[in-house]
Amino acid sequence: MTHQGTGAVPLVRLRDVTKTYPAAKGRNEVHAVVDVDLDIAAGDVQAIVGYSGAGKSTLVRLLNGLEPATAGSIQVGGTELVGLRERQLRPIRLGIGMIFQQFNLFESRTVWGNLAYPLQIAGVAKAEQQRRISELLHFVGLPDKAHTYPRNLSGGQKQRVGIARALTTNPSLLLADEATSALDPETTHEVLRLLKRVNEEFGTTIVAITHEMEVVRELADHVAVMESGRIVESGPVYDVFSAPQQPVTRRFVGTVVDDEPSTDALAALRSRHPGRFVKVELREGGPRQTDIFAVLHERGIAFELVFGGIEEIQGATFGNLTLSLDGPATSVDEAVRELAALVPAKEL
Ligand SMILES: Nc1ncnc2c1ncn2[C@@H]1O[C@H](COP(=O)(O)OP(=O)(O)OP(=O)(O)O)[C@@H](O)[C@H]1O
Repeated sequence: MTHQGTGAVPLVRLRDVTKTYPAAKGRNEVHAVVDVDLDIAAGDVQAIVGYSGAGKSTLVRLLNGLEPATAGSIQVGGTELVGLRERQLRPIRLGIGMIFQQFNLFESRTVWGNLAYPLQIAGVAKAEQQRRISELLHFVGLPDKAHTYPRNLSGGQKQRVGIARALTTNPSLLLADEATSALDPETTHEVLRLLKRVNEEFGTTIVAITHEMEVVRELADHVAVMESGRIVESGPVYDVFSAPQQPVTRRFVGTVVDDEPSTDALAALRSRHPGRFVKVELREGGPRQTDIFAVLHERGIAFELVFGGIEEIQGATFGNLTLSLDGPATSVDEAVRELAALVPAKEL
């Protein structure tokens, strides 16, 4: 199964990628990444979600050549990484930026020193270093922090420095490994906005590893869900959020989008609402709320929204609405049938 991004030539192309760690004493070998196929188009933001141990970080280390794959093909910008020696990987890594959950800044260097480091390694002339660092500090909104040490910065400011440092060498690919997981929601939002600007203004392709669906919703174009080393589901964020297929995907999506009330929630709702409960699904381009309400109105059925609502993702809307319907039994029966002919609908 190939997980296709948008656009013709993918910047990242993974085929049958497998990483197996050899057995430690008294233990089995670990299948950290298993048969992964994934295409990521240039300019795309690809999220990779999964619970702890799913293989996300291993996949990132394979992508920047920090670890060799056991089998398969990993192409970045048309270059095959599998089989390359360390010396051959080095110039490729210059085109790949990386940001981390714990920021990984040099504590003994100022902000300026942190940004200068990759430029020094790359042998960039002093004047060009200064121009680039100043430009990036302005871009991330920290021009006045050049001479500050990391210990005197907030978490959000540290990650801004991390992002600026990752951008110094103009990477075409930015890998973000749980980049906002150590931040509070407000700061997370600011850092995600900054990453979105990086993507939009520089055209940088971003691969964001996360276990937070809020990050996927705010930042990503495409999402791949990993479980036990495999990609079990992937696609455009709207498609995956509006119609999750796998149980693990439904659990992740359920953390940010209401689908239908749980058994307990349903019991509580029934104790407060005497009507019959119907769940209807609305999708972009399909019948709208007004069409649903018109059916109920025509049959003289009183209704109330008791669970769920309308979501907007990537500029498109969808909704999972649970309605309580009050009216004569035959009218409600007919209305439910008519609704089910219009949209996915079921009585709960
Ligand atoms: N260097 C290693 N040696 C042996 N096993 C490893 C190594 N690195 C990772 N693993 C194992 O590979 C599997 C995948 O780990 P990985 O860190 O990629 O998952 P993850 O989805 O990133 O989870 P987390 O968010 O907790 O880091 C786990 O079972 C882990 O214990």
